[in-house]
Amino acid sequence: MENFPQVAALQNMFNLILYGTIGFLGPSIMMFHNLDALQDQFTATVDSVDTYDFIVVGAGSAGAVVAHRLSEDFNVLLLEAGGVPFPLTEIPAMAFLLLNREGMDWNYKTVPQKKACFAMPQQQCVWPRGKALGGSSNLNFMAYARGSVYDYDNWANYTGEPKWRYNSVIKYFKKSENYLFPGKWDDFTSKYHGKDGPLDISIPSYTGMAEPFVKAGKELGYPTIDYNAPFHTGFGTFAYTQKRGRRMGTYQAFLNPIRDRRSLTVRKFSTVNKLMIKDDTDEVYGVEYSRHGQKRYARATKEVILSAGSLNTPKILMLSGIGPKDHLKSLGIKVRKDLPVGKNLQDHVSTFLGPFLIDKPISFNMDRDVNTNTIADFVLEGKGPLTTTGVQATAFIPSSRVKRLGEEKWPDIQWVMLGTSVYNNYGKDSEHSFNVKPGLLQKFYEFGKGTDSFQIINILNRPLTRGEVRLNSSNPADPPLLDPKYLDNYEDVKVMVESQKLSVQLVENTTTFQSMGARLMPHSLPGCESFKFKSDAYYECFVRSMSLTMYHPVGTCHMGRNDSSVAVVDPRLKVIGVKGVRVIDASIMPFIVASNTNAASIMIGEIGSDFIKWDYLT
Ligand SMILES: Cc1cc2nc3c(=O)[nH]c(=O)nc-3n(C[C@H](O)[C@H](O)[C@H](O)COP(=O)(O)OP(=O)(O)OC[C@H]3O[C@@H](n4cnc5c(N)ncnc54)[C@H](O)[C@@H]3O)c2cc1C
Repeated sequence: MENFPQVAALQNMFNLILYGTIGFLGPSIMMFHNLDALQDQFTATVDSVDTYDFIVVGAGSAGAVVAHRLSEDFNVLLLEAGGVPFPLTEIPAMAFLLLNREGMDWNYKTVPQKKACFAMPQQQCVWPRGKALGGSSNLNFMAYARGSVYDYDNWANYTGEPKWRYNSVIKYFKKSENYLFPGKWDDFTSKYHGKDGPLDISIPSYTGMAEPFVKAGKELGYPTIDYNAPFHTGFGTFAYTQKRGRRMGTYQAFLNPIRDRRSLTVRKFSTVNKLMIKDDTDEVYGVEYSRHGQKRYARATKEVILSAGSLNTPKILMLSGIGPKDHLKSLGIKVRKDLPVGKNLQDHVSTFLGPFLIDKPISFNMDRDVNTNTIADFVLEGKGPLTTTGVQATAFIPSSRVKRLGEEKWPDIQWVMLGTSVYNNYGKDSEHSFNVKPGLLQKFYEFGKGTDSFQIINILNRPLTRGEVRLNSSNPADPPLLDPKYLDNYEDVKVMVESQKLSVQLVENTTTFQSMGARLMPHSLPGCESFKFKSDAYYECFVRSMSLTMYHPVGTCHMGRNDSSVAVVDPRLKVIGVKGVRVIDASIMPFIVASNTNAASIMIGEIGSDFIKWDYLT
């Protein structure tokens, strides 16, 4: 259609308003947060007898599920440090711009990394974590992926608990899901996908660069897969936690629909400091928490469930005297139980490799594709490019390391097609979202402006490196010390170098991508100019500089056998040697799943709730 001058003027004005809003994103989030907190402060009531069957700490991906399921049968108090999620989190295309913002994020940074994060000030990588009802499911990129069959069978072998086998956990994945499957709902589909759960899963109406990505994979001999059914290797379009184009986090799926349930009390802006533990029996009987500057206490007649996520659950345990004894003693904390809390930290380190420039206007470009038409599509129909967070398809590829080990059916490399172009402000926005040294990415991405492009996120899915979470001090207000020790194990570096080389081959050696003139932008990342472009040394420099978290820290309260001396919780998620407390969140994973971690965290919420119901109802 011809673009009439009035329409062009209207669009320019509209873009001005849009960028104005984005420019004021930080203050808008804070304003929303402060109003929510103020309203909460004035309407907050505390029951005279503040006693419940269960107290759940943290309303994130797992905690929201636990509160939902337990309040079907018990009286439950849910304590969440944050408030209601900021409304713009519901627009998928905003996800990247909402990273690293106060008022909805814990705004954590790692400690300086010795072998990674070179592009970040003081070599500290930023670690966003959601702080609101729904937790990190408000900030995530909405990709719904369960992982490999071998992930769960491995957990079962490690813990000796058959309930963690894939064939058992599948029931719990399905329990949450309302899978809006695009194709025919046949026997295969119903074997692996649920349709009666509260969480809508669907493929967005706009999939951008997914199709050529999956097609190029086929050219290299990889199958096209439904990666949420059992698979070995392959390429597939991403399914999202999404309802009619909008984000569906665990707040929207598990909490908002039951806000009138009388057996569930939800307290926002309530930050748990520590557990209350009986002196004589070491039994947990409640929590101490802070709400609007006041210290409060709540009691649980049955159990306290910690669902504060992989960084704050270990923090609460350690502040309560449950953790490595020497560390606790060094901070003057009375030791209740010596356990390896905070150890075994694992994360998926990644690189956003690219931009790959293309000669066709087919990838999502903020400057071009956010306009009155696409906003109307989104608002009125839940369709169009605003329904994408940018991550559009994925691939699971074995490295030569796992092939050598005979584990090629349990891939250790994941690729994600990030089908977004370098728009005008992309360098600056990326520096903010990833906490990169000022100017570095603005200089790098300058070369990619004006051309359509995409990136391939390279993810180290089965890292060998292990890090740890420690306390900074005995003051609950202090953030924890987060040390992933990224790329400490050189095997991890080798896999990442191989992954990046393979992903460039996928683009430059397949006719699908060749037909659109796709090529890696021929400019080196600032800081890596001394290495030959596209050499192994260059890719090593790239990953050690732009070592980006895939936002998947797990494992800090990992489960093991009942008699384990290295685990924190037993296979039914009870803290070993302490009565009255369980951990139900991503921190219990003994080994990180070889995929994104949100689906697994929700499933942990489901199975953990069932463990509790078996104990108290049967
Ligand atoms: C930016 C980002 C992008 C991601 N993208 C994806 C993706 O596309 N796909 C995917 O599968 N996974 C993704 N993830 C990861 C996924 O969202 C997490 O693995 C998952 O949400 C973890 O769930 P959780 O319940 O363990 O913790 P969380 O969801 O983080 O929940 C913890 C909750 O506890 C609260 N809390 C913490 N401390 C306290 C305290 N002391 N007192 C009271 N409350 C407390 C927090 O505020 C939070 O609400 C992403 C994560 C982020 C941050």
